[in-house]
Amino acid sequence: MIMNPVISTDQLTMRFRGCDALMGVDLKIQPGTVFALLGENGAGKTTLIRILTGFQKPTGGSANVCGFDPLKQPMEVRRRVGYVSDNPVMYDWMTVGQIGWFTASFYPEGFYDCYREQIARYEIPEDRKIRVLSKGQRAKIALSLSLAHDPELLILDEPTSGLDPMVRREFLESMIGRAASGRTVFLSSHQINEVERVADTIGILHNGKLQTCEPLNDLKGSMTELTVSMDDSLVEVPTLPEPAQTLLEENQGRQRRVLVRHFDSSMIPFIESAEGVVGVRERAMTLEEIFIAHTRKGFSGPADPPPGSGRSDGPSDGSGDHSPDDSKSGPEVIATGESS
Ligand SMILES: Nc1ncnc2c1ncn2[C@@H]1O[C@H](COP(=O)(O)OP(=O)(O)OP(=O)(O)O)[C@@H](O)[C@H]1O
Repeated sequence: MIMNPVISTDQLTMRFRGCDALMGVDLKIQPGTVFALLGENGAGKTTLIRILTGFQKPTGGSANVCGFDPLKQPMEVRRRVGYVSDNPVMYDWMTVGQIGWFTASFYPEGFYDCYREQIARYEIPEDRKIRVLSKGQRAKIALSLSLAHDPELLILDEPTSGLDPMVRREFLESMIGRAASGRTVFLSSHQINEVERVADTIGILHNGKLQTCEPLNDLKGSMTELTVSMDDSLVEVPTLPEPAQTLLEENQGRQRRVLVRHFDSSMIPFIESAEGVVGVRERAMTLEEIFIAHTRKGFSGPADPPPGSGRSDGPSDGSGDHSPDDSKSGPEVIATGESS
């Protein structure tokens, strides 16, 4: 059954003075998924979330959240979405109970009871003032407020920062339960290992461009790291036959680290037959390694551009087009020959 995406964006662009925070982001998130948006500091994650929740007007493109335009119908969106920002602002002078009671007035019946259940689980006294709460307790209050109306879509910007390990684990596991019941969870996070345990779909944002957005298993299953040993550092690794796509090559002395998408072990004899190649080792990549690779200078971008996408700066153009200030340090990077 084909379902309408809970979130879809079309060429979403956000240009601040002197900064392109988002550049043509095309995103589709299906209901019942835990989607994790990964990106370095300043990649554009919070900007994207602010647009999706109607707090920021994009300079280009469009977004649809739960069937509504967040810009034109922000209240419809907020009714269906639970949102916790990376820096939740709350009325400090209220008590834990009062803030729940106050927020409940914006939502249908049942909100306050759900909220109280949640904070009781977190063992936070209702008469405690918000301003005296610890960072983690504030995070728990913000989460409880965002969950109390059982939203269709939960958007969390760095949800686990400030939570202790037990609560983090319990909370993330509860996200899997939400997705299983048909709700959708959108997490923005730096905690790649944590995300890997719960997310079923991964988006990687780099310098405002969506480098990839696909199921975690497909992403991990399609990426291979090859270590090619050569008798001379100038030896060329032969162009691999389709469907393999070389995404990044890095020189490490007489070894070449090659990241390949859709590699097949049957291609190893082909590489080994090239002049100067001494041996080839292949291994699967962790999500963290895949993430780092997607943010490296020289990475040639998503392998499978969407049909009809002819943009040179789009999220899936495969061009490896990086801004001039993209100058991450690292080993020497060699052009892959895959970029158009
Ligand atoms: N109001 C603004 N005016 C100017 N530039 C902005 C504004 N908001 C964000 N930016 C810039 O947009 C870029 C993306 O910022 P954003 O906060 O979306 O990044 P992020 O991925 O959430 O980063 P982090 O992981 O550090 O929170 C940054 O370069 C930031 O400086």
